[in-house]
Amino acid sequence: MEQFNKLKEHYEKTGKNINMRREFESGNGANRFKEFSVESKISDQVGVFLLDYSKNRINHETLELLFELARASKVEDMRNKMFEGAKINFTEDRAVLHTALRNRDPNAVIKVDGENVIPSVRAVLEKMRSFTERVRSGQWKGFNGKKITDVVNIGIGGSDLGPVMVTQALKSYANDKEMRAHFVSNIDGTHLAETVKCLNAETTLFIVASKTFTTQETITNAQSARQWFIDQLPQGTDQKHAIGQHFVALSTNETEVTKFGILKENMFEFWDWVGGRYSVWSAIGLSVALYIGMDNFENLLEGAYHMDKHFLNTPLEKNLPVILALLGIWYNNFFDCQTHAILPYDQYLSRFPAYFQQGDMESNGKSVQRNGQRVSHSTGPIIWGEPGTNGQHAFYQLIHQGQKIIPCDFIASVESHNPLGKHHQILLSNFFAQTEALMKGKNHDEVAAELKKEGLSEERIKEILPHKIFDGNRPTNSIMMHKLTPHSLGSLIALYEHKIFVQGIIWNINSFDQWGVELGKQLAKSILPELSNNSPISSHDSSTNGLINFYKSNSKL
Ligand SMILES: O=P(O)(O)OC[C@H]1O[C@H](O)[C@H](O)[C@@H](O)[C@@H]1O
Repeated sequence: MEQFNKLKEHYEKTGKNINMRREFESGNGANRFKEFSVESKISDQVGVFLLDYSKNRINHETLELLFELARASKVEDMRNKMFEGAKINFTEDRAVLHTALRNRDPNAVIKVDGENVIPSVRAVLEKMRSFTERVRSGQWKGFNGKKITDVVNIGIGGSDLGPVMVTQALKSYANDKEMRAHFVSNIDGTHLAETVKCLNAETTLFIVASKTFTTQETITNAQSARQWFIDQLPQGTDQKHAIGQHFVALSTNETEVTKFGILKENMFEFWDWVGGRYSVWSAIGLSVALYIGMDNFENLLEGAYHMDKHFLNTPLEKNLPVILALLGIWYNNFFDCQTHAILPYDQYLSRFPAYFQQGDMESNGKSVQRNGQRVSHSTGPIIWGEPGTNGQHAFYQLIHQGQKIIPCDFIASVESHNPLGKHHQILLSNFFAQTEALMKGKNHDEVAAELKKEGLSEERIKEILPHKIFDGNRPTNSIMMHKLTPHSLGSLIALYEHKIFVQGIIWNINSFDQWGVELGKQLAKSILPELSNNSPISSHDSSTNGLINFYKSNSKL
């Protein structure tokens, strides 16, 4: 594409030589923050989001060319198509309508195959509300009349990561004395065994969350959970009735749900146009609603809705997801950066990077263009991260002085739910200091002066000086919001979802399928029966045979 070539030229001529510190110290440096930041009021309830992207290796020309690229890639057109319900996930012949799940417009009409999906979306939300209220108030009772105090969500991938991340993020809106949320995802029996260890069957509700209801891990975990539950029942208990009180399902597959033994009325429905990694807004959010209440869950939806409106209605130059996407492309495709770190300075957001590992890597980890040809450019980055300040004491060394450029997003709130004396100011001082340090670095002369001041000998200075130099010029975005609330979290998640969308459009890939997870699943299915006895096998390559035969000859099969 012509715009890619223009950017390449700009990168070679100017871009790769941009030094941020020089830019900040130049005549126009004082304006740099103003020119390269956006303060956007998302809504009254969400408040303002500040995106400071001035600590990036960009100038005005870079941005102009990047916005040109977005326009030429028809980002706006594709965005509108997604919101309208066009089947942009063409490899699965599906619409992509997680935005319909959180649409709060009372008059909204969004059609898939000629049918307005909004009434069914709202009916499920109503069902979730009524169920949530009954469970939380104690009106819904366990098999022997006790109130539910623990919910266990059994799911994996998109049917796990969203609820895990959001319940963690909004913990301050929950009351753990009344209701606790647990999550079982791994097929490793340890996950279920360790979770149920301290649970009481009388007061535990299991939520089996699976879009397809055929996922091996989830169905096996759910079967074992049901067995555990049955084993706890006092003799003479009506099992069917007890299971009805303690097992509900979140799925698109009614046939499989009822086959499992969950009553139809205990199934919360969603639809094939909700991608797994975008499903926290659907019935998949039931564990969230049970934990923090339906009002808070709907506030999360509303927050996302307001970010959707921002994405839809704001010119590209001020559009937060678009800006984040374009900066990502700048590093991914021109600086050849392989990874991108998400670093929330907020303990509540500790699972946010893991959540967007699936959100981003399952969406944009693709090598084939929409027209079926292989891509010739790099696509989705490796996403990783941990909350600050923990990361600072672990992997920031490499971000500061390693040989790789790692673009980072720093995320923080002005106000903390738990200010505890000076904790929040200390946290924020680190948040501010890190991006400054990464941008500025510390040059030869600065290190030399420091060491001299410490009174070190010339010889010692010579020896250690090179190790203490920071090159700087390491790119970061800073995202600040007022406080982490259901509203602002909803907006923050939607911000990243739309960033991923924009990048996928520019890379011309389908961000909404996930064929890459299938091959491993297929092979595991064919290996499973081979593990049932200890006779050696030879049906695979020598490595796989060797591994399987090692297991067989050493296990008690
Ligand atoms: O919700 P389920 O149908 O059980 O799917 C759970 C997960 O499994 C699959 O392997 C996909 O890669 C994920 O996108 C999905 O979220």
